[in-house]
Amino acid sequence: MSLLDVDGLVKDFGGLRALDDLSVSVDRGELVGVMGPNGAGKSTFFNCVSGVVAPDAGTVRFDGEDVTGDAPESLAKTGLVRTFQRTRELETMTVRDNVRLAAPDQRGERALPALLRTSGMREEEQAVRDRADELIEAFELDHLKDEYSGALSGGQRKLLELARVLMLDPEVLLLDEPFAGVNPTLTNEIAGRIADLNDEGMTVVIIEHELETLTELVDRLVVLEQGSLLVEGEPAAVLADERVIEAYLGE
Ligand SMILES: Nc1ncnc2c1ncn2[C@@H]1O[C@H](COP(=O)(O)OP(=O)(O)OP(=O)(O)O)[C@@H](O)[C@H]1O
Repeated sequence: MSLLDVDGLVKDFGGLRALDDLSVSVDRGELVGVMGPNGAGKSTFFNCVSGVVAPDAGTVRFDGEDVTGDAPESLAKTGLVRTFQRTRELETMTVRDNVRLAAPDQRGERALPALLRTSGMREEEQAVRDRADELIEAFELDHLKDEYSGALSGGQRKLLELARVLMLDPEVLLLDEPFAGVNPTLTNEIAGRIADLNDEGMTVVIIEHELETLTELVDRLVVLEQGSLLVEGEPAAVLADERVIEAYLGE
């Protein structure tokens, strides 16, 4: 059984069908790339899978459970986590606080005055701080940890976004254009981090326009066109496929 199973998704925006009977499955441990011309439905696919918009028809199954239309926060708690094309950190907060704040806070305990917190709560808070520091170091953001996030470059923001979503301990990570606006050096670094996460067992699905990096990174490519699956398979074969070449030429 696939870890993520999307079946017959349909999404209409007014008279426009953004997803048209789209079915895609992702196995546990896979690293999958999603490509397709502008407007093919890639973001809408992520939005429907991650609960940002509800599909008009079709189902999303995660680890065997029907999670169609579940809210993003509830999906994140079960291990399905996504990033957005535009990163969502708070610009007037430091890098370190942004990473710490991304941790799930199920009991709302941070609202309690320090004196009322139990030792268990304080231990949890320490664990969050330790994990945040670990991720900041792993993503080589250590020298920037006290900077306001608004001062970071596009690539550094993408690294910060990755560190933030990893605080949620995802089982499946959906990455929306992780290399957009990122210089070649940081692109390689981010690609390396994604490969490491996948080597450690995380299932990763990436939407990306930067096809050179994408095809080197992934095990399988899924190509969308006009809201439907056009072709999927091993990267080199997909890129050589006449239907894919035609879809991109017609863009
Ligand atoms: N909220 C919305 N309201 C109206 N139309 C929308 C909305 N979101 C997406 N669309 C339309 O649905 C179609 C698919 O859009 P989507 O953003 O999913 O494509 P995409 O493959 O991600 O494109 P791009 O590569 O340009 O980001 C497009 O025609 C788009 O204009």
